Amino acid sequence: MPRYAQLVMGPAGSGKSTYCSTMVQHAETINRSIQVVNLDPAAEHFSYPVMADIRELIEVDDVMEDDSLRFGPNGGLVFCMEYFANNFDWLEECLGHVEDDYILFDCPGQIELYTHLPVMKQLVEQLQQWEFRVCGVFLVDSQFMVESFKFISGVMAALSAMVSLEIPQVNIMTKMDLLSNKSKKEIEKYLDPDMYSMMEDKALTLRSKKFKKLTEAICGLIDDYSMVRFLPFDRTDEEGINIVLQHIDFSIQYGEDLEFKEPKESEEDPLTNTNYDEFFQDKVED
Ligand SMILES: Nc1nc2c(ncn2[C@@H]2O[C@H](COP(=O)(O)OP(=O)(O)OP(=O)(O)O)[C@@H](O)[C@H]2O)c(=O)[nH]1
Ligand SMILES: [Mg+2]
Repeated sequence: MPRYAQLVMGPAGSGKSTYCSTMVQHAETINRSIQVVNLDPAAEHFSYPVMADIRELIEVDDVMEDDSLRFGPNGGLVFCMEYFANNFDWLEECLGHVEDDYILFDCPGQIELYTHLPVMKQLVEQLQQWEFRVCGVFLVDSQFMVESFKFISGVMAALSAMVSLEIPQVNIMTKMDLLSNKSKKEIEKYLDPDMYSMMEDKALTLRSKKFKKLTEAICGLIDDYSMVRFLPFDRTDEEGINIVLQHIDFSIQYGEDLEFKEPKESEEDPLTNTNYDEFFQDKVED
């Protein structure tokens, strides 16, 4: 039986830890169990109960204070994550082997972890070996996305994580509750973006020809592959949170096995079908 994981990623301050605690609370209200692992070695506060905390393995402050290493905060974080990648047995011990577990991994905010360092990819591969179905959840702060150019840079960050991790990914715009009504309207068009029309809107305002060409090329690429779209996330809206959770569950087929166990309504008289073992076996293998 598989286990399920969400890798909660995104730039610093995009709302990853808040997303995790919101999901834990939401799970309680719908009678489900979701647990969280903190993977940020520099985390100071989060308001969810942790199943495991990377700071028990290694902490950024200790690395920075070490005279032989002398790292700053970012180099220190990379060091910690590489140390973590060499010590996955620590994580294995913390996670145990409980079937059907559903775990959120609250990741650090340094974007280079998802774009060109191998650590997160190694983590994904390790989780898959432990029979986790992993979904990437990439968060971007909606406040930075009310203009096309900022939006494109958010899209590119999400896309590079998606391409480098090679797992299903759900992209989310966080902090929707902070937007004014005008900004909410503005942002609606970005949720299911038709990149070409957006490009036309803004084309006249661009001064540099080269910049315009580059923007056109990027928009064209993203539109052609229709790979990036965003779901809104407002932590005060239970219904919206549920929709986000459903999208993620669907991408990792959570609940599929539960549904498969339901007896099907057969047109045949059930009493004539005496080989019940074969009947249920077929359903599981479908
Ligand atoms: N109003 C509102 N505030 C939010 C929301 N999500 C996050 N915040 C606030 O944004 C700030 C950063 O949120 P965090 O959840 O710590 O962000 P993070 O991505 O975990 O940050 P790092 O771990 O430092 O990268 C906090 O002050 C949160 O209270 C939201 O949906 N609505
Ligand atoms: Mg955090």
